[in-house]
Amino acid sequence: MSDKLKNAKIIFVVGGPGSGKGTQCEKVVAKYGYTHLSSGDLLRAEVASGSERGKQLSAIMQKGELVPLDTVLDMIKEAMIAKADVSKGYLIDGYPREVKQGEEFEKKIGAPSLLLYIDAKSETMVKRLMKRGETSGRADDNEETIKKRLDLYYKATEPVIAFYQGRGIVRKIDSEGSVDDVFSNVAKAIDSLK
Ligand SMILES: Nc1ccn([C@@H]2O[C@H](COP(=O)(O)OP(=O)(O)OP(=O)(O)O)[C@@H](O)[C@H]2O)c(=O)n1
Ligand SMILES: Nc1nc2c(ncn2[C@@H]2O[C@H](COP(=O)(O)OP(=O)(O)O)[C@@H](O)[C@H]2O)c(=O)[nH]1
Ligand SMILES: [Mg+2]
Repeated sequence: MSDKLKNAKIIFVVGGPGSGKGTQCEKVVAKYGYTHLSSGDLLRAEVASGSERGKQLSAIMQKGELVPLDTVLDMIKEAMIAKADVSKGYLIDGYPREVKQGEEFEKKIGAPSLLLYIDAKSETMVKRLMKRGETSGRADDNEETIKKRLDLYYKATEPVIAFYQGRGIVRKIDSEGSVDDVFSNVAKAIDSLK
């Protein structure tokens, strides 16, 4: 089955909560026709389905903790295979969250050719998330859970960036500016792939 993904172009999009990963991914889809898979969105879809598994996930996400690695990875892989015949490449948004997630992804799917590191200050991320929380309806866009998500990001996810820096595939994108300014740097990073 995973043969279908053997030559897939894979881009990891990593950054703190509220750094702007989802916003930039949408723009990449519009310009490059890549397939955008947000691990958080996949999990929220499972929660919305009302399944037993969704109920367990919901409790973990509300606390800002990480759901079991295999759950997310299986969902991502399934979604990738579903698009394999039409996809020009994949943006894997919000994954890996910890080094182990990256290692398992590579074992089961393949290696990324680029890691886009979307970087914003923690004050900026908190501000954006509080604003998003006014309309997102997300159970985790509240002050208490935002703090936990940020802590976990610095503790578990930043080491992911260091891990891939060692391979020379990290492009750090300053995400403090306007959406369009940030995107012009994202586009440069993607163009450098070809
Ligand atoms: N690989 C992943 C991705 C997400 N989650 C869970 O899903 C929640 C929401 O994920 P996501 O939407 O990616 O959240 P953030 O990056 O925190 O926020 P954003 O949408 O702002 O990127 C996380 O807090 C976590 O509980 C997880 O456990 N493992
Ligand atoms: N000013 C500014 N706001 C942004 C930028 N990118 C995202 N936002 C806002 O920040 C919030 C979080 O963005 P989102 O893409 O959901 O971030 P994610 O959590 O990393 O997926 C959203 O409400 C966006 O409108 C940016 O480059 N500049
Ligand atoms: Mg997002």
